[in-house]
Amino acid sequence: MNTLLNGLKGQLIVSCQALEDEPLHSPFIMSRMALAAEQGGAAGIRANSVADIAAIRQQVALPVIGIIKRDYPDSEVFITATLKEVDELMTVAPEIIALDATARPRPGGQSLATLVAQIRERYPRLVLMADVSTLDEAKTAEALGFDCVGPTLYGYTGETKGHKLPEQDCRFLGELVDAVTIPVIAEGNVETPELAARCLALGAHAVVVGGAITRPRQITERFAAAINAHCRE
Ligand SMILES: CC(=O)N[C@H](C=O)[C@@H](O)[C@H](O)[C@H](O)COP(=O)(O)O
Repeated sequence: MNTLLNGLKGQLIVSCQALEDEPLHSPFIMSRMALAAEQGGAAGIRANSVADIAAIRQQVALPVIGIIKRDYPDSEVFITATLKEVDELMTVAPEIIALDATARPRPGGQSLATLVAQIRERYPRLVLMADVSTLDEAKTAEALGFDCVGPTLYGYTGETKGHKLPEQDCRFLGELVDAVTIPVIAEGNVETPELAARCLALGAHAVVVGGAITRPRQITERFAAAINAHCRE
């Protein structure tokens, strides 16, 4: 197995992301989030945009899973959708780049296979993570030579809408672990430390936790909802 991925085995990766419509949108704030994550025991950071990754690099020495979220008019694919985003990311050289590897049509009608071939030719040593939503997509990603795979988009595509990774004791994660031989990095709605540990027990190689650690608005909403539900009883 790749040395970098080997170093992440059994570890926590913290996703530090805040989009333009979020109150913490700021490379400086994301860099401090990453520092807090490092001090708290994270072994890696997942981050969106060149600006955020550049700022994070100033604060922490942890490996970074880099992505660029960008909307395209002709496609629902938005996580590192084309070679353009990969080229941009490589200006700050994240150790891993994650790409949307769903079966949905890609911008310009490009196939995932063509994109992966282009990336491999230009950046042969780059570690690639496939963000998928189904078992078939995970198997395709493995066949295309991705180094690792995550259920990042489970519940976020038309086909999987309404689902969440934690449902039925993370059944989908277990199936994913059985379906491929490359490392599976659990990601998406891992909302508690217990759930993160459960993902590893189910065979995940590592766990990415985002909102439960780095999105205070989302955390507040969960507390507020629980308190409101209690008041209605
Ligand atoms: C679907 C999508 O756009 N996921 C994004 C992928 O990078 C992020 O917005 C998530 O925060 C990340 O996957 C971690 O997940 P969670 O924040 O649920 O722990």
